[in-house]
Amino acid sequence: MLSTLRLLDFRCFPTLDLQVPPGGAVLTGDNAQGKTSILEAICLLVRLHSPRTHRMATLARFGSGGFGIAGDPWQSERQVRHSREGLFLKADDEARASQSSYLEDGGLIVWMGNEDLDLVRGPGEGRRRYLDFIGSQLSTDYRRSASRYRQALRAKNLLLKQARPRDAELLAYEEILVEHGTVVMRLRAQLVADLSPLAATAQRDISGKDEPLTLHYLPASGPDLRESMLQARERETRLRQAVVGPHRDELDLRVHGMPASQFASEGQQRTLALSLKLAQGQLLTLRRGAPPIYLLDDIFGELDPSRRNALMHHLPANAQKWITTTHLDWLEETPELRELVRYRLDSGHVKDIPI
Ligand SMILES: Nc1ncnc2c1ncn2[C@@H]1O[C@H](COP(=O)(O)OP(=O)(O)OP(=O)(O)O)[C@@H](O)[C@H]1O
Repeated sequence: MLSTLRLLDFRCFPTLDLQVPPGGAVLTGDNAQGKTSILEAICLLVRLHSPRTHRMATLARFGSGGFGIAGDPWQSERQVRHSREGLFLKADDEARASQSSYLEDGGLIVWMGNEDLDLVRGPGEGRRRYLDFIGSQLSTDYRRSASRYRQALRAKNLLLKQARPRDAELLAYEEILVEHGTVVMRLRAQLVADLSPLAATAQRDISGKDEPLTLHYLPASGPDLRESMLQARERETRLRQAVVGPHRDELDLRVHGMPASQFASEGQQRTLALSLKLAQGQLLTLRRGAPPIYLLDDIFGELDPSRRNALMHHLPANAQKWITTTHLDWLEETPELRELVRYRLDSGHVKDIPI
């Protein structure tokens, strides 16, 4: 958890200095006042990841040359600075040379937002990102192999775009893809097996019905990735892109044995999206023995009271929660959150609201 957060030239904030109690805070205000940007800054500080962009440069306040975020997640003083010279990372007064070394002892995050519905309805890429975000928080091997796989895939796809890709070069990249893709496949299979019962329990509790949810990992290759690549060589050359491997894996979601994207009702799909994120939080807590920080972006106002209460019941009481909302009326009906500190945001300025 975090007790202080400081921003410099981050999104709409020239500067910001927030003190937050262990329970967390509710951030309220009209649209476009900077609420989500604060959650985004926390996600970057803890995991070097923004759910909204892959390009760090877009996070710097317009007209500034870079941004800074500082805070103390889990009592470790951390700093993330980005400028034209690149990314500068520090933990406990020590510079960290790489993202990997910064993340090694980094904290844990669950991000929940309205866009989570895309996990159920959207393309497979969102479900792969969901698995990667959890896997990368739990395992250095996952993080390293997913990153090396991505780099080698980009290089192989560039080669395949050429008129006559050289076999030796293709084979060299495929060696890397096989080595790291096999690690990612093994860890994803384990991850899905661990998440499945947790998500099923959350689905049952939030819906209040017997709504059996199952998660299955569907790899986009046979068990032997090298063999699958060999078999796909002619097709890949024709299509000029890599078509087998973890970048095409699927996470199959079923309710009552039927594909959720096609057969589940909108309400069931919304519950399922919540269940996936709650399962993530539970798994992180189980594996690390301490709960993650929950960043809840504008979801409470949209939930009916029974789903809201079921969601609250599932969030660990001792976890820090950062909640954004445009209106506070629902808060009075949610006893667990009534005591949280409240801040009102107005064009990048923050005011305390008495409870
Ligand atoms: N790099 C940037 N520099 C300056 N301002 C930015 C930058 N990126 C985004 N903004 C602006 O920051 C403001 C706050 O955005 P943010 O998404 O945090 O608002 P919000 O309060 O969460 O809104 P909503 O309730 O609509 O989700 C917006 O006006 C946005 O246009």
